[in-house]
Amino acid sequence: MFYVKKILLNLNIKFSSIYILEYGGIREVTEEYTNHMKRLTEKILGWLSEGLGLPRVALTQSMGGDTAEYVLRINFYPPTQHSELTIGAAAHSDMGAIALLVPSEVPGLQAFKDEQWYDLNYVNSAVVVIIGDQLMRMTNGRFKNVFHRAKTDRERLRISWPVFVAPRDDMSVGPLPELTGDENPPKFETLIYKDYIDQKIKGWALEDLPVY
Ligand SMILES: O=C(O)CCC(=O)C(=O)O
Ligand SMILES: [Fe+2]
Repeated sequence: MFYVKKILLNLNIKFSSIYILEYGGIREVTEEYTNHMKRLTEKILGWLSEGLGLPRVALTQSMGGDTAEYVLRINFYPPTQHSELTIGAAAHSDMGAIALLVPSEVPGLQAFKDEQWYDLNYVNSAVVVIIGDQLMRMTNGRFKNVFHRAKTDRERLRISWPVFVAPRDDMSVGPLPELTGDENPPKFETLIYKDYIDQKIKGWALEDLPVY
């Protein structure tokens, strides 16, 4: 377990420092970017809550309100000659609740639906919204997590900037009582978020360890 976490940490540090060296000013840019993403996340969670017939603040609050964690990851995919054989980010669903991603103009992100992979087209100024495991668990499956992966490009460097929103590690997360009942029993166990992460990582075989 520790070993896996260490690999993930090292990769993030390595890629982030390349970015800092190349572009500088990372703190200001990151803070501003994350602030915008936080506002947008709360708006989107508000719309999703209303779509479920819940008060606008329901999903944000179920994630701990202002204690929810926002993590910006910078994925750095160097060009690879044999891009068809090189996986950038292996197929996975995100562990947290929701992720917002400003897509790179270098294509590569794919989503799995109806037993096949679809390329996500780049749309200038669009934001990709990825439903993660916790939003699926909280809504008792009304919103589904999405399996996705990223390919590398043959010639161009690809960088992506997802912001992940997740409950605090010690929060209990499970189907909201408002969304369950006799007709609709809970489909997921309520778990402390950290225990959920540990369980999920333990289930990964080393050979299909996601590269992120
Ligand atoms: O690079 C991308 O487009 C997706 C990255 C991703 O799925 C992730 O970091 O969880
Ligand atoms: Fe992801």
